[in-house]
Amino acid sequence: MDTSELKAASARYPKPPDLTPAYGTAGFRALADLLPSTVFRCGVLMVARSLKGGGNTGLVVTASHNPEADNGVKLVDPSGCMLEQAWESHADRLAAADTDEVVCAAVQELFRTEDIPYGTGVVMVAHDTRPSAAGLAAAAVAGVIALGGVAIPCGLLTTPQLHWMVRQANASAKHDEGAYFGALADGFATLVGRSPAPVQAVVVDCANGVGGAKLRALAERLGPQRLPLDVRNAGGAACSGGGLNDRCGAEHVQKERAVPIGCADIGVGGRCASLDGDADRIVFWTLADGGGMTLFDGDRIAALAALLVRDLLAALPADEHTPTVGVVQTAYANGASTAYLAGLGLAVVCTLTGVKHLHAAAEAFDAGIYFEANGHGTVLFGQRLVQRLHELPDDCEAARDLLALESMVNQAVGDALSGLLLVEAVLRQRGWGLAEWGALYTDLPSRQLKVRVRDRSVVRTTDAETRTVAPDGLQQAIDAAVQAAPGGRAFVRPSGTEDVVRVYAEADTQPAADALAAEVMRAVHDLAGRTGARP
Ligand SMILES: CC(=O)N[C@H]1[C@@H](OP(=O)(O)O)O[C@H](CO)[C@@H](O)[C@@H]1O
Ligand SMILES: [Mg+2]
Repeated sequence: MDTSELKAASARYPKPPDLTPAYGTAGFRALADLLPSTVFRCGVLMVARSLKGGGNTGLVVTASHNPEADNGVKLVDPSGCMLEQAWESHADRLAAADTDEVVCAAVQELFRTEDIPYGTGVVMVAHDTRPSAAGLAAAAVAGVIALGGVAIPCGLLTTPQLHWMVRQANASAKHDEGAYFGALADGFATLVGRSPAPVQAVVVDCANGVGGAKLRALAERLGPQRLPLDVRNAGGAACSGGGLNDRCGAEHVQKERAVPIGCADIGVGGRCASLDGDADRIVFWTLADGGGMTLFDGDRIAALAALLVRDLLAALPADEHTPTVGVVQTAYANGASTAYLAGLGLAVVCTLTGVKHLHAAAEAFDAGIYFEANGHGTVLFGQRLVQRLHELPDDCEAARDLLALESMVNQAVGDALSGLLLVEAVLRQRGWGLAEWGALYTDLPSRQLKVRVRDRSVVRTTDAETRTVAPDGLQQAIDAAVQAAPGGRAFVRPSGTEDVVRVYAEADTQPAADALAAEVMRAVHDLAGRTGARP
């Protein structure tokens, strides 16, 4: 393999000497200024992945919910899903190479160990709205070209749009943006076909990110009669003064339980939703009587999806194979949601944090519903079920609705825009408002906190991240704190997207959940390498 071109191109994207990037929960993330070498090398990697997988791959420059000064890269496999986990170590090795020679050696080693055929790989490259995004996307394209690949510049897209486009392209299906909006809008139109028109617009806070412009385009496609949307924090000149993810967006609303900026005029009971910075997450919220916010998180979206799928499958004509339905969550799922879903008679599975884990677990079912509590998720339909639905007669309404759902709900990855339509379709079909949705179950009071430590990797976990095995004494301290809290549950894990250790606590009352989270946070601070004053 002649690597002279690669070496010369790599020299134009030198790695900062102290940087050792790590592929985290959803790809690489760091301060944008540090990232050109990482993104260039990801471009190289995705050519190799394209050659290995025999189809287009994808690369989107985004740091999702992180602050505007950060950036990152998410990588898309030929299936349209996230990069196969076995390749994360290849990504790490390439990103960490200290010299251009080591970059070339790592690429040669990759081709050898993975037995990759030579040829022209194709990588679809997109980016979000960060000021650093276009420059980093150019670095990715340079990486693709350096390995003799073809880069298809896709411009400004949400992360799920790019995943969808890669999946469609490799199925030789229409994969332009118009086809994407058409799939979502047409699926929604079918699902709400006979349901009465909405009485209330949905206010959508778009985190001042890429979701703003894309949601406006979707809203136009849907038409205000079908779904009136009031798009806020859409970024650009008309935004409310905040930057990307700054006091707005799904992460802010879910973690801080605080009303986003630009939404101060919302009255009690208004139906609101918030997207995150790359529009792969959505949570709903409303203002409660007497102040405070009521959050409708990913767990609640999963509950609506589960009801819809369960009822539609039950309405299909009997078949010798009864379709399996499962719901996949993480340890962050509220305990009350897990109990509710199990009570519906559905299989409920708990995986590690990160959509790559949930997606893989959901694929084990004919209909697999997965949502992280933060609102990242989708509903997957297995091939066998989809084929059967196509074979059923046209007048089978349940089959028609399930196929509409399969088209509307992104099959490649969690997607805030399809999540919005999913919730609205189920509420509309059932004639429900937020009150009925909220009444499905009562959340256990919970609290999430972050602790900064010197090196978050000293915290190691087991049992789907619900227990720690290091540092010494931490789990015992958590156990003691949990025992003292009525109805207590708590766990900690190092974040894979931010330089923090995350703390989660649940208890019978909000003060008890807050106290438990604070107690566990102090234990992390004391035992996992303190920085700063004791919290
Ligand atoms: C508690 C939490 O919300 N964690 C998020 C967050 O990962 P961390 O590894 O916890 O930073 O970002 C991921 C990517 O968006 C998302 O998949 C995950 O659920
Ligand atoms: Mg995101």
